Amino acid sequence: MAVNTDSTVRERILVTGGTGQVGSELVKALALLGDVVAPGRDEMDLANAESVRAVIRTVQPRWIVNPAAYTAVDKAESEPELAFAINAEAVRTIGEEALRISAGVIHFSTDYVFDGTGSVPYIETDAAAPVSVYGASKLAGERALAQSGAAHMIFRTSWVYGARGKNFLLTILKLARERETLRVVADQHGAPTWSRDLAEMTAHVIRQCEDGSDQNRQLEVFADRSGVYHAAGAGETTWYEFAVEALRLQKEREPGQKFAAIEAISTTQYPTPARRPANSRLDCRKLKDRLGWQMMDWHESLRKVLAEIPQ
Ligand SMILES: NC(=O)C1=CN([C@@H]2O[C@H](COP(=O)(O)OP(=O)(O)OC[C@H]3O[C@@H](n4cnc5c(N)ncnc54)[C@H](OP(=O)(O)O)[C@@H]3O)[C@@H](O)[C@H]2O)C=CC1
Ligand SMILES: Cc1cn([C@H]2C[C@H](O)[C@@H](COP(=O)(O)OP(=O)(O)O[C@H]3O[C@@H](C)C(=O)[C@@H](O)[C@H]3O)O2)c(=O)[nH]c1=O
Ligand SMILES: [Mg+2]
Repeated sequence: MAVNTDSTVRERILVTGGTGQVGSELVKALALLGDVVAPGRDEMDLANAESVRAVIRTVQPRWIVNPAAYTAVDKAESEPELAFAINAEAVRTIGEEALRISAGVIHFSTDYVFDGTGSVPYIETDAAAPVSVYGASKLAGERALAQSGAAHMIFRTSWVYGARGKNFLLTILKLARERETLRVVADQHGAPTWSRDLAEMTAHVIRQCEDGSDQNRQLEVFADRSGVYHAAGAGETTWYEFAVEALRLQKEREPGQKFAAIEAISTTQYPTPARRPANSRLDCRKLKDRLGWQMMDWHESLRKVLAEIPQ
């Protein structure tokens, strides 16, 4: 195989889960930085370690960005093996393969690694203690990646949403047109995070490592910054307040439309198979201080996201 030694050659960036909320934004945001390769589930099944290995060996990327995950929080309670295969074992394989080829890994994790006790935002070194299968599988993925020895960054985020995909905002907007009342939990505290903000943050981080460095130095810079970072929307709210604010703004956009009234309820009044943390707040100061990225306030992202949703 001919090896191109031209230093201006565009590096390959492997993005998993390109059909997902964060993945689809990453495919767009990272296209400016390199040749994005985004295999679908049919080409790279994360539940199958061999297919993950094979794709990485073929693509030989400089960066592996892994937003793919098993994200069905309630369903994971009855499918723990599959959740762990995708959220933990695949991440281990990605780490092992990245180490072999000196690729940097950017991975995403969740507020659900915490048990949600306390009422102050969690910092990266706080003890993780997941209360759901999903949270446990994501924590196992974090640990497997750290143990792999690959240069990596893990961005723990929360309550991801955007104008497309499956998320709380789109669910509420839909249900609010169909029903008279909606009941929404008001005792889980956290911050909605825009999928695009995460993608732009990722592009910023890669660009920062690439700026002015040759290829070997890039990975060194990245490796020096290896570790866990909290990356959630700025500010805080509850699911209830988020729903109320979303509908308030949507009413301004659609004055004639009737929307459901929203009733605040407690978590105990909304039984689900998986437990969810009451405190999902993530302190994002490390991201700002070490990587120079300030996440967007959720009020601002909400306005921008609503403006992108076709009426
Ligand atoms: N959504 C949220 O609220 C939050 C998400 N996170 C984390 O952020 C990251 C991005 O989440 P988000 O974008 O919302 O996730 P989505 O659920 O929107 O997307 C998940 C992606 O993973 C892919 N995927 C799932 N299983 C497999 C598999 N076996 N093989 C290949 N691909 C697979 C899906 O592909 P397909 O389209 O084929 O199903 C899809 O592209 C994840 O790591 C998640 O854990 C963290 C906090 C909050
Ligand atoms: C639709 C609906 C949800 N809820 C509650 C359930 C839950 O506590 C909360 C949010 O609902 P969701 O189904 O979006 O919750 P969930 O799927 O748990 O969202 C989580 O997804 C994973 C992937 C993460 O990593 C987390 O950060 C978080 O975003 O709102 C209501 O109270 N009323 C409603 O009508
Ligand atoms: Mg969900």
